[in-house]
Amino acid sequence: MSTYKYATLFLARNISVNQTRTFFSNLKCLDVTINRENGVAYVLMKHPPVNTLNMQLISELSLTLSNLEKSKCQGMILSSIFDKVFCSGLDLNELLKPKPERVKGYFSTFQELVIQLYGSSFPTVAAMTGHSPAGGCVLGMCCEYRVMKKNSQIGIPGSRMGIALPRYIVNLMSSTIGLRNAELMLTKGKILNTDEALKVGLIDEIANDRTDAIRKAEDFLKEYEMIAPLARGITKRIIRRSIIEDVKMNGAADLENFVSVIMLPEVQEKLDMYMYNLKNRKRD
Ligand SMILES: CCCCC/C=C\C/C=C\C/C=C/C(=O)SCCNC(=O)CCNC(=O)[C@H](O)C(C)(C)COP(=O)(O)OP(=O)(O)OC[C@H]1O[C@@H](n2cnc3c(N)ncnc32)[C@H](O)[C@@H]1OP(=O)(O)O
Repeated sequence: MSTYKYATLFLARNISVNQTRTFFSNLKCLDVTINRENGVAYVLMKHPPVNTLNMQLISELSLTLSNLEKSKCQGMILSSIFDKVFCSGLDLNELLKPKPERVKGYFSTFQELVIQLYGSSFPTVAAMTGHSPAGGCVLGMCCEYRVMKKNSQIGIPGSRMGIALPRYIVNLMSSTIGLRNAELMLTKGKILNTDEALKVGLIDEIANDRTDAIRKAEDFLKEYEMIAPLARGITKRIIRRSIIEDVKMNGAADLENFVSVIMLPEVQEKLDMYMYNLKNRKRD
């Protein structure tokens, strides 16, 4: 990120650049900085144009989470440097006309990232600076708290594409918004606007802009400053154990099933059409 962008991000929140340190300098798709005073890590996705989760971004997120665990960070804000998009989800090019082994490897890496983020010991907040479709929504749901910029959209359109969702995604959605709402939302492949997402509990707060989103994320983390990290972490793991155990038990079979659905000619046809429409739609 340019010095100018750092300055606007941090000065807007009264944090000087000197109070932060760059955690990794060799990442291509992420900026990771830690506030020295409170130990909060800012993990900003910066994979242009819309933070599509290609292998590189997924791998860098995974590496960063491992390192943050080791560094005993006090909390993490996952966000994006882009004002319109938090994360556009998985790379559709990986789903189109894929080789089975390649797509299996890709989804398996994503599944591991999901479990790593969901099971992290430190508190996590998603400061969603804009749209968060599918994989973007999943990243958000893995965090403990979600702030989303107004006028954004969030949801998982799998059903509309003829794709049965992996179990862990259904479970994540159910644990976030409850079984009834998850059933209605996922079976219809519904995409929600910010107000609808707040109403159903898919997000916790609405922000005016990215600075406000980061500030609200920081406020959430501040509430943990007086809570013992070990007790907090253990409690979180207990609450999250059943989904993690379920992936350990059923993740491999789930993946096989998912890949065979993705390979179906009728699903490929829909994905092809979806990609065509995405590339040729009128931009707002
Ligand atoms: C549709 C399949 C859903 C399947 C869900 C099924 C199973 C669940 C299993 C796992 C969970 C996750 C799955 C996924 O994440 S699949 C990916 C789903 N993501 C999307 O459908 C998002 C599509 N993108 C958008 O809606 C828009 O791009 C945006 C994010 C709202 C941003 O709009 P904006 O106008 O700002 O940008 P552009 O649309 O012009 O995009 C710029 C550029 O990027 C390309 N692009 C966008 N998203 C993706 C993507 N996910 N994969 C690959 N490429 C993407 C877009 O085509 C443009 O390219 P161009 O060459 O035209 O510049």
